[in-house]
Amino acid sequence: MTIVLVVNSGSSSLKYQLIDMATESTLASGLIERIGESTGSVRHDRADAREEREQTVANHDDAFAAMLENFATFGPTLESTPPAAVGHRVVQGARRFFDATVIDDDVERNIEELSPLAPLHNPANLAGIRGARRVFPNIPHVAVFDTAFHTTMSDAASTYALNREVAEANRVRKYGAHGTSHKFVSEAAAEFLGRPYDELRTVVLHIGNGASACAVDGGRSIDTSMGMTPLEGLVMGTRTGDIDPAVLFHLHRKAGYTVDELDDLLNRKSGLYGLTGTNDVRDVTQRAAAGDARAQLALDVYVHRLRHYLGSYLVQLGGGDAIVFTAGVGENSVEVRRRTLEGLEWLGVEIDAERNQLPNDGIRVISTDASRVTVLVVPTNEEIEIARQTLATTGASAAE
Ligand SMILES: Nc1ncnc2c1ncn2[C@@H]1O[C@H](COP(=O)(O)OP(=O)(O)O)[C@@H](O)[C@H]1O
Ligand SMILES: CC(=O)OP(=O)(O)O
Ligand SMILES: [Mg+2]
Repeated sequence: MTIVLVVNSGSSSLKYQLIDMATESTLASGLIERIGESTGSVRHDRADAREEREQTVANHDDAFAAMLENFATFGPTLESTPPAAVGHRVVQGARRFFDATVIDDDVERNIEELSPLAPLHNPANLAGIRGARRVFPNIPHVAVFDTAFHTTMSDAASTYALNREVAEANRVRKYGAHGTSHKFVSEAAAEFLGRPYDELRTVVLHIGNGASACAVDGGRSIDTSMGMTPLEGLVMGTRTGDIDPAVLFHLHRKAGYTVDELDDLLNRKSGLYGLTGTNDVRDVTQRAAAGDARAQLALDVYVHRLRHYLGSYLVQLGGGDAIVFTAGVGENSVEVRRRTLEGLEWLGVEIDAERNQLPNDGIRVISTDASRVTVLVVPTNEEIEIARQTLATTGASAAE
């Protein structure tokens, strides 16, 4: 049995999975949320039981300790099912890491060095890497980069029309994120449809708390909505997505905001949260249905931006074979999917109202049989993809 432990540290969460690679079955998984806030939550799942508790988790080091405690207390213990390798999600690899990479001190330093290009994510990823390397010093640790899938983007797609010298001196360009998910779901969609991956033109809408769109042309990312950092693009739970950069000058000059305050405002106090007071699409949808005008506007803005990118990417791809919805919102929100694709029959996109209501228990088609473009919901599983790449990178076999 070859076991891989996957650590996915987000900006305010830590997700983990212990996976038996022979069958790709999850032996245990967990989620530690609201890190750094006054009340956090800790969850640990095994096949037959769920443990859940409220617990204040001050930082990612404490979150990592909570994960170890969960394994020790609720099992399976990491002594009884020792991992052969640990796979780490790292958001920013820039133009330094094109593939999953075995972590040594030098790689760790490089990930740290790239932190300014993903300030909410790379430091959290590093805390997980350091914690895990301390606990498991004798097994390989592999970094799987969100940006790797997007390194196929052309210069036309990834260059900002910013002064060239300034951009080059500061490594300013579009790197994208969520690539592990975009790859996993676009590949799964091709397989499900029985079509060769290298022929399919797909627009993926990964809509979770963080959200991004991606145009996948024959298995290659040709454009994506996140930019130098995961702030650009779609409207997110707490992030603005696209905004006129002059808004920042204005807020600084007229209202005295400092750079750090602007960073906090755009990354943590905006998006759905900034528009309505909650970052959760379930709450926003309920409030909108009950007549709350702010929630209605927030959903309008949210969907407007999704359609903006969908249209753009269908043009970049020269037409689309498939549109894939994934992540928390994409997999669960019947309304966001319906509204995103409303009135697109002229484009060959025809959603089936009943199929759109099917429960989220696996990959499914939600377009009509007559729809020229096939619309699918594909549950993402970044952890499985990270585990696969981790194993491939270490050269170990799944059944050892
Ligand atoms: N049933 C649902 N209907 C609508 N939105 C949902 C539902 N369940 C979860 N979500 C949304 O999914 C989000 C979390 O998505 P997820 O992909 O787990 O995000 P992340 O990985 O960025 O933390 C929640 O904030 C919520 O907005
Ligand atoms: C890159 C990013 O935004 O990740 P997440 O959706 O996990 O916050
Ligand atoms: Mg996510």
